[in-house]
Amino acid sequence: MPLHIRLTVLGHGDAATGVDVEVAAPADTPLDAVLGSLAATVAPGSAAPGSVYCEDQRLDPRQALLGRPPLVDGAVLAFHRPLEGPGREPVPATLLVVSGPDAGGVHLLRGGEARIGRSADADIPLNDPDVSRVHCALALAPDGTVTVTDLGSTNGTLLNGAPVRRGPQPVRSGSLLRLGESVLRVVTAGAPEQPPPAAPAAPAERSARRGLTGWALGRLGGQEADAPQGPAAAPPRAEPAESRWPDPATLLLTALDAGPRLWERSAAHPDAFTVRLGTVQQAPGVLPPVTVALPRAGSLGLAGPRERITGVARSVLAQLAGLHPPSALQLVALAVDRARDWSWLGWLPHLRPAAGQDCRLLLAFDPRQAAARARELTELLARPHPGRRTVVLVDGDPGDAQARAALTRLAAEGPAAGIHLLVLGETPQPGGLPVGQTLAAANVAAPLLRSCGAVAVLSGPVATALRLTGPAGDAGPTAGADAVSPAWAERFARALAPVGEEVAGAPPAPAVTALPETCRLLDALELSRVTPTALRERWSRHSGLPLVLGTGTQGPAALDLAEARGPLAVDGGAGTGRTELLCALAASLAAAQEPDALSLLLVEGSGEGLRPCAELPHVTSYLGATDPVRMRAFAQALREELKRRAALLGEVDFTAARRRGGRVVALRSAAEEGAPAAEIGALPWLVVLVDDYDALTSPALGAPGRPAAGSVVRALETAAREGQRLGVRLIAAGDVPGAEIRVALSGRPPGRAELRPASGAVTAFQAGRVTARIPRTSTLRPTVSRLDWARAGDPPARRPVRELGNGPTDVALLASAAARAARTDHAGRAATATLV
Ligand SMILES: Nc1ncnc2c1ncn2[C@@H]1O[C@H](COP(=O)(O)OP(=O)(O)OP(=O)(O)O)[C@@H](O)[C@H]1O
Repeated sequence: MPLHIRLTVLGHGDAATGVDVEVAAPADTPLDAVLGSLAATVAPGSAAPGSVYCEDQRLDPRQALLGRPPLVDGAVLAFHRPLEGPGREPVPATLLVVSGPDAGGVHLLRGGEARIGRSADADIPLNDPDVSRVHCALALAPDGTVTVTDLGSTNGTLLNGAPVRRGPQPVRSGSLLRLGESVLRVVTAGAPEQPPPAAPAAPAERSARRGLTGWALGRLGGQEADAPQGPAAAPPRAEPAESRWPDPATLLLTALDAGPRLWERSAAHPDAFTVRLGTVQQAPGVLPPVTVALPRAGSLGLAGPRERITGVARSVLAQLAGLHPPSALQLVALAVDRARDWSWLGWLPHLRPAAGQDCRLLLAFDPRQAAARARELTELLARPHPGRRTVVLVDGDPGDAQARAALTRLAAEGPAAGIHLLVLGETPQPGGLPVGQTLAAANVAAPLLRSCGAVAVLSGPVATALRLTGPAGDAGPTAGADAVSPAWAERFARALAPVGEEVAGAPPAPAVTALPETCRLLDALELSRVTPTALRERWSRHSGLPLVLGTGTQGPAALDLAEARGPLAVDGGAGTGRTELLCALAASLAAAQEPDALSLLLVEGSGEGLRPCAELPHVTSYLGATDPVRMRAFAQALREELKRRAALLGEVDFTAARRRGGRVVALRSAAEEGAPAAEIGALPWLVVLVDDYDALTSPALGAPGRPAAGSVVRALETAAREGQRLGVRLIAAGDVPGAEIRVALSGRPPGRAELRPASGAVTAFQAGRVTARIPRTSTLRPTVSRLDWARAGDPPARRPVRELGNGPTDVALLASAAARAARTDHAGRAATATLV
């Protein structure tokens, strides 16, 4: 399968205007192969650059492979000169902004004095309205001691609750500094109770902000907010309540280092889906967090001026994404015309459509996308994902009446199905309103707030004070809200973009990707070049009946038909791809077992759709629905075959016997431990494929096979009922009785389907094709395209697949290779008897 990675390329000239691109290429393509296209995409007409860097590391384009570190999803490439990196030396001290309106900053102190203040000229700028332009200074002495001095600030500086005077005061590791509404924690590497910084790190100097963050600030048009730096020091040891809900700075470090806390919360975790909104300044040195448990609250609202509520929403979404794996959390954003504020979410793996949604990312920045997301969420109400919750950001009106109605329904019924809304209620004033008035104004702007079990209201003179209201909110004192900047969010989300679930200790799973628009079955089978040798190798490997149906979001969609306890039914309307899927299933089975070990019977209810598979050497009978005499003979032969099997096997279950007894020979004594094996004859698996069953049960008036269709149906019913134990399986398009596994084709695009086993999770997949003549090279050429975040919620671009009018189909290639493989395999062995 080709690999898709998203990169940001900083080209010539102004490094602040990077271009996000998507590269599709076969795995392990060297950067060299796409460098020219990358340059031309960033600046039309320009050639491949002489030197290329990934952040501060120079790359050799012939050696650096796409998809391998550092060229992973979310990486930033710079042409001609490196981006300034964090440096490699250990850092003596770190300053973490752990709470407040501009939280999340991680500043690495290397020595000398660092001035903190609201001014853009401060060494550590803090976007907090209650902080003075130049507020206080931290000094790091050569012996590692840290001191703080207040520089005449209006609101003063508190060190562990006590006012800091003008003269320098020593700061012990772990101390909390309070400036305005911001709380900062100082961590020194030398302090015995602190773990050493994990390095590499950057100095807290203005020049350091020319790195990714400086660039990110420029492109986001954000204020000169606090600049997160990293990867960096280990987080400080905190109070239990604080560490239970990590502060934004600790969260950023966790994401940058893929630390042990990353994705620590599955659905069963006691703190799953509980988010921290801010902290209460209580006793000196203690910061009790204010939290909301989404499962209890249902939905969460944020009310207040836009700048403040978007900052808190970023912090809430980052916590959810940092602590919960994509297998436990799906994120969706409905923010019409607000791509600029929320496109950073697109880097998070939690927004990839893992349940077959027809879009590139679960984002909605226009009314059409909002309508599509609302439809998908409404469908989820009826069929919730077991063990996975969905959090939906709702920012503004969706711009579509049906989407509006769907959101109202989701607010009421969603929580019971694991769907929680995060509703932004924007008030017009920049602040200064009391809690009640802020809430009233927000309710007018966002009526959905009324359905939220908890609403965090940001009020006070500069709207940094947070109060929880609503039945499920932890009623408590006014807290300082935790908000993070757009640059912080961008850095955080990029750090998670390439992370696979196994990093966090979960069972290994390939990265979740969107479903492709088409899938070549032979690629999904890893038989891109189908040769007799490759087939013989596969045949020797398999014992059951492994079926590969196509490509899912996490690799091939597959099941073992040997394990199935009833027929497999393929449902879908005309033209959805049922016949093609049956052909793919026949091909998939033929690739799994040699003809001696598996017989396929193809039965047409109407038409001749299965004919391309008749060439497979496994096919012992191909029955059209036009000749009553042949149809009756077939029904009779199938019934007799069932009887023969029952007589041969006696009490023995075919499945168990075959597992013990090799490829084609069943053993009477299979169930008896240690008993001598008794050979009872050649008995291959028998799989009957029917297209379609409904046309046989109610044949069209005047259909030539009509008089005999009933006898075929009765024989098939017997096979479905009694064949199970006898090594007989039935696969049919249509409503076959007793179906245990269902495949539902939606047909949008053709071959798009869901696998629905009787028990277990539903898997969305794109069915594999075998009868088309697809130029195989078309999937192998690397392509580079500009990423337009506003369009990320659209269905993936469907390039019409050019089908060549000549040349063999994949099923023909497979049939020819299988025939040659069987012939070679057979030298010296008796030919198999034709069963039916
Ligand atoms: N897996 C697939 N990938 C891409 N295209 C497909 C796929 N399956 C089917 N198609 C396209 O859809 C068309 C209809 O497919 P198919 O004949 O299998 O549908 P059907 O459900 O059997 O419909 P009908 O019963 O009307 O024949 C095919 O001609 C093919 O172009």
